[in-house]
Amino acid sequence: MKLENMLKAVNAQQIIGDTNLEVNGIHMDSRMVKNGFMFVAVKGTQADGHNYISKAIENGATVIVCEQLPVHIESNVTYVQLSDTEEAVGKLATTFYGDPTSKLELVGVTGTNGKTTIATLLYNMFRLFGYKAGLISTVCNYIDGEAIPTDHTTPDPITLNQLLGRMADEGCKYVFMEVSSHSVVQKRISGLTFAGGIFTNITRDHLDYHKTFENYLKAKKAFFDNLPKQAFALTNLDDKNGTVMTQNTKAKVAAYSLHSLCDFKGKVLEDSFDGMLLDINNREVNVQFIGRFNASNLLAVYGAACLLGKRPEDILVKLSMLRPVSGRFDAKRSPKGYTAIVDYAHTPDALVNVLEAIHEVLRGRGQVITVVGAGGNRDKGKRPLMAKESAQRSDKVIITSDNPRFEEPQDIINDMLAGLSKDDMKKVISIVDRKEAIRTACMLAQPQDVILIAGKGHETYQDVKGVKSHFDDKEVLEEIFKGEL
Ligand SMILES: CC(=O)N[C@H]1[C@@H](OP(=O)(O)OP(=O)(O)OC[C@H]2O[C@@H](n3ccc(=O)[nH]c3=O)[C@H](O)[C@@H]2O)O[C@H](CO)[C@@H](O)[C@@H]1O[C@H](C)C(=O)N[C@@H](C)C(=O)N[C@H](CCC(=O)O)C(=O)O
Ligand SMILES: Nc1ncnc2c1ncn2[C@@H]1O[C@H](COP(=O)(O)OP(=O)(O)OP(=O)(O)O)[C@@H](O)[C@H]1O
Ligand SMILES: N[C@H](CCC[C@H](N)C(=O)O)C(=O)O
Ligand SMILES: [Mg+2]
Repeated sequence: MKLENMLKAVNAQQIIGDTNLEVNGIHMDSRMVKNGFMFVAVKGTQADGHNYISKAIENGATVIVCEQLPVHIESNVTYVQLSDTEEAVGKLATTFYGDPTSKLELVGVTGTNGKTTIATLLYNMFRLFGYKAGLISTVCNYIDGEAIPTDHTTPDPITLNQLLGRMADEGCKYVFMEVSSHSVVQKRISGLTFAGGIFTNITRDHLDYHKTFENYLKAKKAFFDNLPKQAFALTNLDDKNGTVMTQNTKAKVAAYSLHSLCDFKGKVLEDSFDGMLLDINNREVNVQFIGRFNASNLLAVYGAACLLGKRPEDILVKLSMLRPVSGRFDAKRSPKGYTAIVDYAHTPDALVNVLEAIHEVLRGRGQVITVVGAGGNRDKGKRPLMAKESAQRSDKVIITSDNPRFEEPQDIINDMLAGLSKDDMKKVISIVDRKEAIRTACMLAQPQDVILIAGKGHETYQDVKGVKSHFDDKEVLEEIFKGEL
């Protein structure tokens, strides 16, 4: 694409060099730059992209977009100076990849918990409706049926726009994506036009990054503040910040709730370990999901599908066909007769929700054994709370490792144990080795009991000191179940 056409997307303060040249690619990482590329220098949390301008030119960059011009100007390179490169990179990338969101309907989901679930269920539902669809999520990205592995919830702006560009080229009509708070602050979504935004809930998480809850809330809210007026903003009235989220948006506001009268009102009529019977806007539907929080997620899915123009009766048929997302309340019955649930709950709030959902269905007919750890190099404040909430809602707790990353596993466990009272401690043991911890839980479990294995859900690795070794909670369980036969 011609540079002069790309530059229409941004407000350049100064341009040095030729703008009538062909740009072959765009990147914000000098190491990924190839011949004829545009390199956008962005100030990050660890490094400053401006320090890599000469590296990018060595790798073939012919256009440099920056906030400060380097001292030495190369004669065969075009320099574009502007005030905010972090904001510009998304706009330039989306222009380069053919403005994909003008060709498809993009719906973003934000909130502390439930993003992957809602985005994935919408993607599955719209494929059931017969559309080509895309998904951008923590677990995996999909261009219709094609899986593209990911290591972010919301990818960097280059990867994101490249994906959206391919989705548009391959005829996807709808794309559902998770919008993490990091991606809003880092403007990874800059330049995209959303057809709708969905808010799930907000509780503490990521305070290592945002520092205060207010900043975290502002990050989520900024997503709604910036939605266009043609879009919908679907919020959860059951969250105490639900109305705050959409109070300054230009978009059409709609709401869902399990308690208050609103556009999309639901109620749990019956529940078991096989599923729930829900009432949604006075129509009954059987779903294959467990737990009130999933009833809330399904209401968001229902609401978004209505706002995208689908008929309520058709949506309910599809809703009843949907299955849980991998590693989200993934329940399996063991040969010994207990139930083991693998779930991605990795915040205090998610643990409360998932344990209460288990108790609602178990109704005291068995014990609950929880295996849980907390990630290293992430919000330390959540650790004691995760242990406390687990202990208060379980008969036994085994505290173990999640992804220790660059921390000592035992230090993380100690941070968790610090949240427990003397009484709580009586039902808690700690085992650093996660496999051993799961084995112990299975050995302790009696028929009718429920084991919750929390924190890693779909993950297929354990990250220890920067090395990701294969580890899969579900595989460990399968191996143990085989031994029980
Ligand atoms: C803290 C954080 O979010 N960091 C993200 C951020 O990186 P950064 O600002 O630290 O980048 P940096 O290392 O300071 O480098 C600055 C610039 O110099 C460039 N550079 C750097 C080195 C070099 O040799 N050449 C070069 O050009 C970099 O490409 C970058 O453009 O921008 C990068 C590109 O978008 C992200 O990949 C990176 O994610 C890191 C790896 C990360 O772990 N992020 C997590 C916390 C995250 O984003 N999580 C959220 C939410 C998860 C959830 O759902 O709960 C997510 O959306 O995944
Ligand atoms: N609506 C909800 N309210 C509270 N907890 C939920 C809700 N939906 C799911 N959970 C819990 O949170 C866990 C994570 O769910 P999910 O992966 O859908 O969230 P997410 O927002 O995508 O998380 P992440 O920020 O890690 O990407 C689930 O395993 C479940 O325990
Ligand atoms: N996207 C979240 C997931 C945490 C999952 C948990 N298994 C961990 O590694 O801490 C994060 O990066 O904080
Ligand atoms: Mg997610």
